[in-house]
Parts: sequence; C-alpha cells; structure tokens
Amino acid sequence: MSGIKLTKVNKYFDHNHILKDLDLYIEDGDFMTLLGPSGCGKTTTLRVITGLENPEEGTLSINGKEMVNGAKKYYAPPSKRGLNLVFQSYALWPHMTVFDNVAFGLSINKLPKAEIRSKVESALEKMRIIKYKDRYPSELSGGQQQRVAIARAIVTEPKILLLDEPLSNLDAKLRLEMRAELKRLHRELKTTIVYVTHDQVEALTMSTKIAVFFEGNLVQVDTPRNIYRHPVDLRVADFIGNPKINFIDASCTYEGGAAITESELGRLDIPSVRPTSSVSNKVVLAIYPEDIRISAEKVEGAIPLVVYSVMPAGSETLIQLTTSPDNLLLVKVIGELDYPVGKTVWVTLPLDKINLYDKETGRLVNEGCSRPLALQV
Ligand SMILES: Nc1ncnc2c1ncn2[C@@H]1O[C@H](COP(=O)(O)OP(=O)(O)OP(=O)(O)O)[C@@H](O)[C@H]1O
Repeated sequence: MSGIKLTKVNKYFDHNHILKDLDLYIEDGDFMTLLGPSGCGKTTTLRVITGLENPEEGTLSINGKEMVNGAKKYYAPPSKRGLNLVFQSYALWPHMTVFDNVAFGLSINKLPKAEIRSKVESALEKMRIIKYKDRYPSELSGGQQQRVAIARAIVTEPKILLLDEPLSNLDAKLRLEMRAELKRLHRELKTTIVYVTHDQVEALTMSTKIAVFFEGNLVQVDTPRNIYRHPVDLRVADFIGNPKINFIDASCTYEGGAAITESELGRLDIPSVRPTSSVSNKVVLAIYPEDIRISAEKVEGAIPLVVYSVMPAGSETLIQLTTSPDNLLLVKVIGELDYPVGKTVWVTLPLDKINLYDKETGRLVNEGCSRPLALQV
C-alpha cells in the first residue's frame, strides 16, 4: 500500500505520554496538514515519520515498507525513508549562493555537473527565484529565503515532503503569497506533503486533508470542508473558524428524529438528530457568524435581538447582538452595515447550518454530519 501509515503509535518523553495510540493514514498525493494548538504533538508526529524520534510502541510504514516497529525495536534510519524535511527556520548556508545552497544535496551525491545545473535551475524556476541564483542568503528577504529552503527540499525530487511551520517566520502578506505557492507546487509536483501548523486558516486553504490533534490525541481527520462544516467535537469547533463559531447552551428533548432545543434564542427544532442512549438533554448549539441572517425589518419567525456593537472590517462587518445579559451572538455580513447600538434587529438561524453537541461529552450529535475518516479520542 502506498502512502504513510501510522498504527497505534505511542510516544513518551520522560514519563509524559505525548502521542496516544495514533492511527493516521496519509494517502499518496495528499496534502495532509497536522493541525492543533501548541504542544499537542504535531511536530512529534512529523519527527516520528522522519525518524528523528523513535516511538516506543506502534508501527510506521511508508509506501508499503515497514520503517518502524516498536515491538521489535526496529527503526529505519532517516536517510532510508525517502523523505525531505523543511523546518520553520530555513538554515541556509550563509557563505553559499542560492544556487550552491540548492545544489548542495546533489553535489554530495556526486551527480554530473550538467545534471545538477539542470535540476537546480528547474527547482529555482518552480519556486520563481531563478533570478536570485547568484545572490547570498543575506541579500534576500525572509520570503525569498524560505523559497530557497523549499527549492533545496524539492530538488532531490522526494516522493514525500515534510514541512514544519515553514511560513511562521514570514509576515502576513508573504505568508499569504507562499500559501498560494505551496498549493501550486503540490498540484505541479504531485508530491505527498505533510505540513505542520497551528494556523487553521493555513490548514483550510492549502490542504486536501486535515488531521486535528488535541493533547496527543488525533481527534478528526477529514477534508477541510468537512472539518469546517462538521467539527466532531466542541474543541475542534472552538479551534476552527475566524471569527469563531457561536456556542449557545440549550436544553433539549428528542422527538421523531429531531432535537427540540430551548435556549435564550427560544425554541429551535434541529432536524436529522438521532440521539444515542448516552446523549444528555444539555446540549450546545453551534453556528458560524456568517451563517446567521440579519434584518433591520421584522421578519416572520425571526428572533428579535438588540445590537451591542458594530465592527466594520473593510469588506465585511461584524455585529455583536445581546442574547442575554452576559451572552453575545456574533454575526458576520459581507459589506458595510451600520446599525445603531441598542437597535432591535431580526435574526434567522438556518437550522441545517446548526451543529448540535452533547454538552457533557462534547461530541457532535447531528445525524449524518459527522463523517470522520479516522477517529481516536
Ligand atoms: N525532546 C523533548 N523532550 C521532552 N519533551 C518534549 C520533547 N519534544 C517535545 N516535547 C513535548 O511534547 C509535547 C508535544 O510537542 P510537539 O513539539 O510535538 O508539539 P506541537 O503540537 O508541534 O507544538 P508547537 O505548535 O508549539 O510546535 C509538548 O508538551 C513538548 O513540550
């Protein structure tokens, strides 16, 4: 089987359990992003794949070949794994030109000079930095240096490219530019990419799949769209989305495949819910700010709420509405909207856009919404 397969991987540092029964399959050609808050085990997972860390338990295979077997204490050396890694700090050789930096790995493999030239120039062209080939790293911007680091990684044509927060040292504008470049590069090279970031926007824009980690557990693996639309639990829902998703506490009874919820927003009947026996009657409704409709005029069936604040942000406006003395509902609308504070507006929540979570377990309970490709909690 091609791709990268981690099975029941456990990794400890001292007595701390860092990766917990990790099962993850990265298909050939995937752009898989490992996403999660700081310290959740993303980099450790990447280092286990590369061989820079050895897990105590579990197995790793790359393109069908066993690279790690914890039970047998077998760990293939990093150089035998056919991978290439780019770190957050790009560590270019300061005394070498861009060309020589990129050529370095090829030269030590003693390839013919003409072949080295052609491969290096092709990598520099792919990263659109051929015009800087005779410059030294100190003569380049941060973004250009990062492009050199990536050119150096792709010049050996690795089947798998591993990137650990490669954009975190760049300013916002460069980061945006490099996201587009990496996405293009993935399409062009058809290389499998494993990418580590704690930036959910980065993950959502570039990946074909996202693996979300919390405290050493892999919580959800799915396409960016499914992760965004149907986070499997409250932690993922809280982590994904900018601005953040709204959470509304509610009590709930189940009737004929629907959840009848009562909250500070009144009664809402959420369809397609099939509770299991363990589902409690305390639930949390979750809805993204952009899914909420707002009107200055009274609308039949809409909920009246009072404007707390209006925050114009250029192309969009964020509006906070008071739902109770200590709770606010955030609404995002495209364009400019200038409601006076204190005005009553009318709000509609599309029921099919609401995710319903069990407050006790934090798990998503809408039927058909959760479709995780792999799940470990
Ligand atoms: N060599 C080490 N020795 C001891 N503990 C370590 C070591 N490397 C990582 N850890 C710990 O393991 C946990 C996971 O670290 P890891 O670097 O994988 O997290 P991460 O999700 O990549 O975080 P970040 O986004 O901050 O890089 C952290 O608590 C970290 O302190």
